[in-house]
Amino acid sequence: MTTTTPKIRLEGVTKAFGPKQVLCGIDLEIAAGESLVVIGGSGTGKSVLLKSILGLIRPDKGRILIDGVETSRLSGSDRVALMNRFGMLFQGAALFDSLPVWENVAFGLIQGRGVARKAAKDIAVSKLAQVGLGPDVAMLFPAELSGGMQKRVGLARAIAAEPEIIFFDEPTTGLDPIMADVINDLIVKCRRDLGATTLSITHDMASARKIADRIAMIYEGRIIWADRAEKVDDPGNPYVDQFVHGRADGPIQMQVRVS
Ligand SMILES: Nc1ncnc2c1ncn2[C@@H]1O[C@H](COP(=O)(O)OP(=O)(O)OP(=O)(O)O)[C@@H](O)[C@H]1O
Repeated sequence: MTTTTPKIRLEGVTKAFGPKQVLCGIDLEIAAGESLVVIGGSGTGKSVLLKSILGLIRPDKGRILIDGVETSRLSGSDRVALMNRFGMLFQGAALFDSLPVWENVAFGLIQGRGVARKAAKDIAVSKLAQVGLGPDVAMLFPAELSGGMQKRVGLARAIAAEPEIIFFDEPTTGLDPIMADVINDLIVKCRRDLGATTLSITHDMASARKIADRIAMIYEGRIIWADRAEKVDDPGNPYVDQFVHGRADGPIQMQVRVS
């Protein structure tokens, strides 16, 4: 029997902030080339999970393995080398306002990899083309772009260094449904072109259905369900069923404080 090492594997990852236990033992595997989407309600720990894998948060317990190598305690140049293998599309695109679009896309190439500015600009323009933005956009500043265009620029930046692993943090938040679908299509296309492994977090079910091979749901600090994306509409789990269909009634009780 052959066993394949998962690209990303989390074993019993826990994280608390003071008395608040956010992650209570996360076990998760993402195969090489797979697109996994983690869904879950607000404040359930999706961002903390993502930041833990990125090394921005140090888990209290557990292991995070990339290609079978434990990474959660890396620091210094080892951490930087690991980060260079990642691409990231942040919620809200997180562009530098003072830099033109091309320099935003090329930032990691110039600063992180020492690519010469001229070569980096050429790469940036070609990555912008991949996300449907012409060379004229390269010289604009982020403030001159619509939210959808900013997301495209963020996506171009995420793929600029052709990373093996890409993280998408709420990639469609704040976009109208049509632009959200355009971004979803681009995510699928870019991932296929690169053959990258991707982990996305979202509460947008349309996005999850479109970009996921597999969907996992986080609830009360644990992965309570994970299966192929097409199973999500008939998950056989009342928590997932309630979340996916957006029902107020069900086992998930929202804490609504009225003051
Ligand atoms: N640095 C921190 N210090 C203290 N508490 C934190 C910190 N980061 C996150 N938390 C807490 O951890 C919990 C989970 O937060 P997280 O941002 O991961 O939720 P989320 O599932 O991504 O939510 P949303 O979908 O609303 O973005 C929240 O209660 C939050 O207040």
